[in-house]
Amino acid sequence: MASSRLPILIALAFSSLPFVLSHSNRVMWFQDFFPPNVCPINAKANTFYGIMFDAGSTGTRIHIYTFVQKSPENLPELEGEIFESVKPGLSAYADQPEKGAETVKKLLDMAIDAVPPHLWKKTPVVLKATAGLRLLSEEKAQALLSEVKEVFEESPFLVPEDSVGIMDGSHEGILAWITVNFLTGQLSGQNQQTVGTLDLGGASTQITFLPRFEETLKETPGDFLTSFEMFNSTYKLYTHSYLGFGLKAARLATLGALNMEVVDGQMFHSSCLPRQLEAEWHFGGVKYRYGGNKEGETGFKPCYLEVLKVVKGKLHQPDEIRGSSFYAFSYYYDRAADTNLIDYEQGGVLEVRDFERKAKEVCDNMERYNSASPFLCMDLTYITALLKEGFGFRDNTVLQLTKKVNNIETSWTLGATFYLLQSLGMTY
Ligand SMILES: O=c1[nH]cnc2c1ncn2[C@@H]1O[C@H](COP(=O)(O)OP(=O)(O)O)[C@@H](O)[C@H]1O
Ligand SMILES: [Ca+2]
Repeated sequence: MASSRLPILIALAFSSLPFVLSHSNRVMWFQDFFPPNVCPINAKANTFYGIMFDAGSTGTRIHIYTFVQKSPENLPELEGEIFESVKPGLSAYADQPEKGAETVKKLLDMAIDAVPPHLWKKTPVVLKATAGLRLLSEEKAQALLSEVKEVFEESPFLVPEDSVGIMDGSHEGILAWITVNFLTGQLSGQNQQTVGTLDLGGASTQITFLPRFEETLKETPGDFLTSFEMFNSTYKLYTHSYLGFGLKAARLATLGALNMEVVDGQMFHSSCLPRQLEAEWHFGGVKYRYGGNKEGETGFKPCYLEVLKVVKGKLHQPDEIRGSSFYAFSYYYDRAADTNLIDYEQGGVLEVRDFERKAKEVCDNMERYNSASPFLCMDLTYITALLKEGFGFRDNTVLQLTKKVNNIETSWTLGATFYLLQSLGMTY
C-alpha cells in the first residue's frame, strides 16, 4: 500500500450533517483509544482504520482507509487505501435483500483480513447508499438496509449509530469535493485554489464548486448552496445532485423508458443504437428490451436531438463555470478511457469538445464500435449534451479526468470517512 502521508485537515462538521457527537462522547472515545500516559511510540501502535461502503446504483464498493497518528500533537495522516468492488449494486437485489447483504458481507470479509484483530472493535464501518436506493420504494430500500445492518452487527467491527443509510445527494457532491481538494492539497496552507468536481454515476450526477463571484451566489437557488467550516474558514459551496441524470438513468430516459411501468416484451428504440440491435438490459431490478431504428435514422445528429430532450432546460446553469476547469470522474472517466481519449491508468486532460468529437466518430461508425458496448454512442452523446446544454460548459472548458490521486480513489467516501472519524473523536 503506498503511503500518501496526507494530514487530515478536515476538522469540523457540516452543520447539516448528522454526524456530530457530544463533546463528552468524543473525549471518552479518544481516551479509550489513546489512554493517558500510554502514548503510542511505534508506527504500528498508532495506526487506525475506517471502513466506508459506497452502495452505488451500479455496484457496491468497500474503501478501507489506514491512518497513522505520528504523535499526539499532530493530526493523523492518511496512509493508504484498500479498495474493492462488486457488481451489480444493492438495488439489483430489491426483491432479495438477504442476497444483497451477502455481497456486502463478502466485501467486509476483506476488511477482516486487512485490519489487525486487536483493532476490529475500534474500526468503524459505515455504508451509505446513493441514487440506486433513492429510486427504490421506501419499503424495498429499508429492507436492504436492515439486512446490511445485520451483517455489520454480526461483524467484529464498531457499528456507529446511523451506520447504514441513504445519503443525501448534496452530501455526495460536497464529500467528493472535499476528497478531491484534500488529495490535491487545496485544503491546507495558503493560496488555496480549490477545484470544482463533476461526478457522473449510474442514476444521478453531481456538480460542486466554490463560487468565486458574489453574482453566482445571488443568482443561485438557495438549496444549491451549502455552508460548512474547515479550520477557520467557512466554505459556501455550490452543489447539486440531479437524480435520474446518471448515465444509466439517462439511457432509459433517452429510450423513453425511465419511470415507466414497463410492459412485458415492450421494445424501446433509439437512433443512438446500432440499427440492427435487439437486446435486453437489466437495471434497478427491471428488465428492458431495446434496439436500433431499423428503418429510421441513426448517427450523431438524430441521437443528439434525442438526448437533448433529456437535458435541455432541466439543469441550472451557473455562468461562472463556463471559464473554469473541473475534475471529472466516474463515468466521465470510464467513457473517456473506453474510447482512448485518456489513458485508463493515468487519466488525462480533455476539453468538452473532445467528448463531442468522439461521440461523432462513434455514432457515425456505429457498427464498428458495436462490440465494445451498444450504448457507447448514446453515452458519449449524453455526456456531450449534459456538459454543453445541461450545465452550460463551453467547448473549450477543461476537464481533468481523474480516478486516483496519490493512489487514493477520488470518491466521496474519503470525505465521508473524515466526518465519520471526526464524529467518533478519532480526529480533531
Ligand atoms: O471509488 C470508486 N472508484 C472508481 N470508480 C468509482 C468509484 N466509485 C464509483 N465509481 C464509478 O462510478 C460509476 C458508477 O456510479 P454509481 O454506481 O456510483 O452510481 P450512483 O452514483 O448514481 O449511485 C462508475 O463509473 C464507477 O466506475
Ligand atoms: Ca457514485
